[in-house]
Amino acid sequence: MSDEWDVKICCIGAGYVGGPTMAVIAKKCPKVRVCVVDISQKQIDAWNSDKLPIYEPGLPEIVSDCVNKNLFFSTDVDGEIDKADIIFISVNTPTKTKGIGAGRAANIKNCELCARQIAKVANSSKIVVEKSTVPVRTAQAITRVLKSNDKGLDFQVLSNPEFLAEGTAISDLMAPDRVLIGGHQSPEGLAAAEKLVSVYANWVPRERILTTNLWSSELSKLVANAFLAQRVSSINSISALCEATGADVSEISRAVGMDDRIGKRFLQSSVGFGGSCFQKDILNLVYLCETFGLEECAAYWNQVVIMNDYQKKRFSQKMVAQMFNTVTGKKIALLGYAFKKDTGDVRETPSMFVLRDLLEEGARMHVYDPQVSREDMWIEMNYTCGVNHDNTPGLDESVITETDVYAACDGAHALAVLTEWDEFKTLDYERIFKSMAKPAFVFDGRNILDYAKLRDIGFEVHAIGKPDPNKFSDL
Ligand SMILES: NC(=O)C1=CN([C@@H]2O[C@H](COP(=O)(O)OP(=O)(O)OC[C@H]3O[C@@H](n4cnc5c(N)ncnc54)[C@H](O)[C@@H]3O)[C@@H](O)[C@H]2O)C=CC1
Ligand SMILES: O=C(O)[C@H]1O[C@H](OP(=O)(O)OP(=O)(O)OC[C@H]2O[C@@H](n3ccc(=O)[nH]c3=O)[C@H](O)[C@@H]2O)[C@H](O)[C@@H](O)[C@@H]1O
Repeated sequence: MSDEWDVKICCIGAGYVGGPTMAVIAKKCPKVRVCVVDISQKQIDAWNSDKLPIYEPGLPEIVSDCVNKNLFFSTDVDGEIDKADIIFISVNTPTKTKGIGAGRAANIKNCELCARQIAKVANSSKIVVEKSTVPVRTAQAITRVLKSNDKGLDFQVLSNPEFLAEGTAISDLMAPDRVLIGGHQSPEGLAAAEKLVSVYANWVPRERILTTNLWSSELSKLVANAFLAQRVSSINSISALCEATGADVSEISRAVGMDDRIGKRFLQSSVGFGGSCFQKDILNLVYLCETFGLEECAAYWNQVVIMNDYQKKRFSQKMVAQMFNTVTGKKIALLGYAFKKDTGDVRETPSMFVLRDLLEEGARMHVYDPQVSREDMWIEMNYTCGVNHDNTPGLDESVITETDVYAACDGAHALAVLTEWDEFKTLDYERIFKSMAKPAFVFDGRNILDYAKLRDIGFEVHAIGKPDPNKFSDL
């Protein structure tokens, strides 16, 4: 049976990266057998059901096309490791919460555990691919763990970081800007890299498949995320200056971005960036710089995170200030809880920080998001903010999660748009205005609404980096 396959792939980690990445490999390479394994039975059961564990446009169609043909999801980690020619490690690498480097260094314990498991259960030589985002030189540790097997097996370690963005994962994977593969520059290392190249070459043009040394590949991933996040923090710093001067941040993004050297993408000012990776990866970079005694470099990149924290805080403080310096007892509707549209992921979502701040001010919060469950909201709030609704009296009742956006806004003093879901652009704002307490405030943390129309209806509107007509009469 196994002879019918050109290559057998095992991916350890069935999360936001492992699932979609392997689904697309399976779809594009019918002669490759792909099995995604995980220690979480719940996660694997969900992949094998009609309700996938993650929301990602286009993903269900691909999974249902391939599952149980050349795509499999299993908890048989050992058995699938042993069967595979190529093993991807796609496990989570969160920021350390304790010990040396706590709050900055990435924890690669899951990657090391995978390497130990591979060394223990493999009975033939394998190519082991780091798909997880890791500190530069992690492949050295992985190689040492693998090579310490006493079975005389050869393991070639490659770095193949993933650049997909959530919400657009499928189109990113189908047509990537580039695929990056780093390997040892030995004949065996180059041959292993070529084997992985030949998998991607089933659908990615050769000129977009970049091969480098291992350390360049590992570090490029951190640098790519740091550069992207830096652009968001840069434009967000300018949004504060816009609000003080009457300039409009969208006009600035357009004017600046039309310079080809700068480029127009990632200049959308917002309540701040979220997601599981930007902050984690920059802090990882900061920690690496510090480790090598490069204090100035560390401080430079750390400022991107400081600016992001400032932007989130600035938003909630502005809400309170505009609402007569108190929100105590007031109902406030938060529209959107995911860290961006088209995902249900809430890790490090800016919405959570605004929710936390307004709860501290005594507001009654009503949260609406089309893809986020109440359970996920509390899990992330507990993990990241240390706020636990189970042991904080009154907290559970202070946050209502709504399934109807109009109910969320009914009787509210303010609504705040915190995720740029398309449906928020076309709500019946006349109806919402009528149902709200007056004056009715709108705070747009994503700059997606039609302010002229909202002001005509009667709303008081505040947005990021947008001039306030009550403050500037010369607009
Ligand atoms: N989420 C994203 O959009 C992107 C994430 N990345 C990187 O990819 C890596 C994975 O991220 P996500 O997929 O978001 O994480 P995730 O948390 O969604 O999934 C990781 C999975 O690995 C499993 N796992 C952990 N240790 C394991 C072990 N020893 N054996 C078997 N399974 C194990 C967990 O149960 C979990 O299901 C991280 O390093 C992240 O930085 C890179 C690009 C994009
Ligand atoms: O390593 C990762 O995890 C991934 O991180 C990001 O992808 P992702 O976090 O899924 O989403 P982005 O589209 O980058 O958005 C990140 C955050 O920045 C915010 N953002 C983005 C762009 C922008 O102009 N303004 C802005 O505020 C988004 O709303 C979101 O909160 C990168 O874009 C991916 O290339 C990378 O693979």
